[in-house]
Amino acid sequence: MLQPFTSVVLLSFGGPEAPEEVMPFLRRVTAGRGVPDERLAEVAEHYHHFGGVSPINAQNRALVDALAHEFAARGCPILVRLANRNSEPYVADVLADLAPGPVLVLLTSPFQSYSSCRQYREDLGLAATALEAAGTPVTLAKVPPYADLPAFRAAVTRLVLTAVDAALADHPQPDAARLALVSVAHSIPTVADAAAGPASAGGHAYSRALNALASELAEATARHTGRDVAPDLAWCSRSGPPQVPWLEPDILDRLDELAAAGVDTVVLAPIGFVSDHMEVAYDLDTEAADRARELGIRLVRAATVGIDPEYVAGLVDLALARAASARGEDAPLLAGLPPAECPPDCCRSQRPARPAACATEAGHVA
Ligand SMILES: CC1=C(CCC(=O)O)c2cc3nc(cc4[nH]c(cc5[nH]c(cc1n2)c(C)c5CCC(=O)O)c(CCC(=O)O)c4C)C(CCC(=O)O)=C3C
Ligand SMILES: [Fe+2]
Repeated sequence: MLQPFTSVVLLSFGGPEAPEEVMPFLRRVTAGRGVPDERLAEVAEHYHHFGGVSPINAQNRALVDALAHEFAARGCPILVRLANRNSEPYVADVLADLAPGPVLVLLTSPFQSYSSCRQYREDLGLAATALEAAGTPVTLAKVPPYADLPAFRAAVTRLVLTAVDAALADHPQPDAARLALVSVAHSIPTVADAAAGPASAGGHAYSRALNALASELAEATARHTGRDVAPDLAWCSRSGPPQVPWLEPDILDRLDELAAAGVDTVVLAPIGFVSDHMEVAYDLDTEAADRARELGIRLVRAATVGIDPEYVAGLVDLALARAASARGEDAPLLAGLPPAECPPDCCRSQRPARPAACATEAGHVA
């Protein structure tokens, strides 16, 4: 059962679903962020390439339905709603509907960093503060970062091995294939990675978790194929001014290097993305696919976890465990994960600190 929670919110980034929504969405995402106009125009083109529609919202609506079904199938039906930071339904409106809660929040990123965790908590904090001021406070809790959730890792691994099988089956001489497995995640500024996770843990929680998963996938692929498969992690979707260092190598540069080293078959594992976003549709399936074609590389992208049943069941287990811990009961599943509430120094950004929800002490909002 999900007691004490009265609803579950899937909190995501949001995206445009019509051409006229593209620029307002991009302005909202980058407000006060110094992203150059040329970069905005370039990113707008990625969206217009797909009729102004990002796949992200439809994917999240499908996940909301899948979660609601799974909760009901476990005998604990509960209201599950989508909320977004940067497009409708906006998080402030959704929380206003669900107040006083308590509301259990599930972020659509399993990884710790400012952009993938704290920024979401800040937007929750802003909404909660406004509701408090209006005399209709809401109580919030969230599930912990879930990169180490066994069901997530198992689902990712299975989808990668499926792609590996497909790539080799497509090779004219599978035994002669020069195969590489490249895991890919969204790049972030190196200073943001240095500040990722609790400061007491030394930072770099983002790149560490992604490197660990990439290594595990390389091992699984080696076992599955009987080949040597090196751990390999590249990054995509870099933005911001060129003089600011971001995590590297970029996936396009990595493909160049692999081609030069004689690799002819690449499986891309989009491990930084839990569903198909514009980054996956454009940066990987369009740009990286074009580059691979130019280089004569056979490229197969593994599916994102999306609404994979094992993954959905894992998220439901995680929510049930979080509810048990909120009731003061044992929740063994949480033992292998970071705390659900973040310390005040978690994922600090260089921007002025904003109060963030789901924090342990100072900075506590709800
Ligand atoms: C780590 C990370 C995730 C993964 C975690 C998560 O899933 O949240 C993520 C997700 C997403 N990022 C997205 C879109 C954008 N991100 C931008 C900009 C940035 N992202 C950053 C990082 C991340 N971003 C950073 C450090 C910036 C620059 C500074 C800033 O502005 O904070 C910009 C501005 C233009 C540009 O500079 O590219 C856009 C349009 C979409 C929606 C896609 C769709 O519509 O399908 C999604 C899911
Ligand atoms: Fe982003």
